[in-house]
Amino acid sequence: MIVLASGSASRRAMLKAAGVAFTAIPPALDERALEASLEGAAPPAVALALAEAKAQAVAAGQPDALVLGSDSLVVVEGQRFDKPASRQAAEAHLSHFSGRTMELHSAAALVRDGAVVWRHAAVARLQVRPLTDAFIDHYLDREWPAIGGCVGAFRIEGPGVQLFDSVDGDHFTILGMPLLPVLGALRDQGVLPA
Ligand SMILES: Nc1nc2c(ncn2[C@H]2C[C@H](O)[C@@H](COP(=O)(O)OP(=O)(O)OP(=O)(O)O)O2)c(=O)[nH]1
Repeated sequence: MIVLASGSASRRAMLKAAGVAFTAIPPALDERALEASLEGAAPPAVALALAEAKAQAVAAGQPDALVLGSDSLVVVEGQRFDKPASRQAAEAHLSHFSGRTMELHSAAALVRDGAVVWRHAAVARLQVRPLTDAFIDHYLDREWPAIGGCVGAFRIEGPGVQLFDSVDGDHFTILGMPLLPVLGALRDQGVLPA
């Protein structure tokens, strides 16, 4: 049985749409504390460590399952941004992103019997166009609080796409999980038909 160690609606939706049968169990994990312990690590390493920690946290209670953890983080000119905690935070993030290149790192890891059996990190680069205060205000009138659960303060499958001049990278990586490599790993693990 596959367990998705996540409370993310986006990750659940991706797996469901892909026809993967799974159970979702949100991880009880202090992500901020783990991130703090990784201060100075490169973004892919941070995302991988969080993905593994989420999977391990849930796997402890699911001895016979294959557990999938995932994590996404945004970096703009070396500065990391978590999900916006308020509309004001989202406004500040978007003002900062304006005219800059955003890196969105998404990682995933599989844990079986307490051991990490697979891990993968991917990055997408999104060119944020110059954003006026008026645009940001109008955008948040529509997208807050929905984007409160989204790192980068946008939903690419929704009006968030209006933030960008160009996007370079896999759509699923941006949605929050490198789905294609995950599906390959599930086939290799024998839990999806090859
Ligand atoms: N619908 C949607 N969600 C996005 C997009 N970009 C990022 N996200 C979401 C996916 C994840 O739920 C969230 C990334 O935050 P985290 O990696 O901390 O995951 P989260 O705390 O949501 O769930 P989890 O830690 O897996 O229980 O941002 C997007 O373009 N569309």
